[in-house]
Amino acid sequence: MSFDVDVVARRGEATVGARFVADDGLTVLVGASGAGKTSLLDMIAGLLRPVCGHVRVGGRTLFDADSGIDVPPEQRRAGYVFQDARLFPHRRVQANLLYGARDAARLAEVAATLDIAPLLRRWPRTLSGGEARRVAIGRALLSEPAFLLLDEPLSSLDPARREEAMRAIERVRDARAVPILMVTHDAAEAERLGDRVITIG
Ligand SMILES: Nc1ncnc2c1ncn2[C@@H]1O[C@H](COP(=O)(O)OP(=O)(O)OP(=O)(O)O)[C@@H](O)[C@H]1O
Repeated sequence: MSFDVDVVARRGEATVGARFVADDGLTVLVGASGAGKTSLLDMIAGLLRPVCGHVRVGGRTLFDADSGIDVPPEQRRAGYVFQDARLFPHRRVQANLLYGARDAARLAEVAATLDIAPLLRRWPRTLSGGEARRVAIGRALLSEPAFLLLDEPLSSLDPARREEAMRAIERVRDARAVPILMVTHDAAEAERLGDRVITIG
């Protein structure tokens, strides 16, 4: 089982949470705006502490309220791609990709998979939204994560960029190297990319 999650957290006035198990491949998470999708990714990454429950990924317990386990975020090895790409503006694309990389020798391979090889010398501010997202996914992959969390990686892209980004995610998915949890609002995207769809809220 790749993801085994059963969590609840409080966010201001709201209580958010989810319970699901998911196998390898790409699991899509859908739910209304405010349902708690980002909060759920934050709990899996270790950025938001659940009030109860557990988080297990690939058989490893990352959080368990009953036994007091709470692995710190940097030891969870999540490749988290946030809604905004959050590249370092003062580093070129290549330096962004290599930030936190565990195996720099994989740079060319990852850049080819995501079709970003021509962008390596560019500054983040010169990238389109789709290019920046692909670089953010590449940076996450080069950190050799145990799992990938993608928060709406395709939102607000025009159709051409969306198609490019979708193909890049398909290639990562089909390589089967890491389980992926991806949030989307788009039913067609969920259908095309997801091995399964989980609805929360
Ligand atoms: N820092 C915060 N303080 C208080 N409430 C918060 C905070 N962050 C989120 N919330 C609330 O928690 C709930 C879940 O938010 P979250 O961002 O996880 O939802 P979401 O499903 O990802 O939404 P969207 O699809 O709009 O991105 C919402 O009701 C939101 O208003």
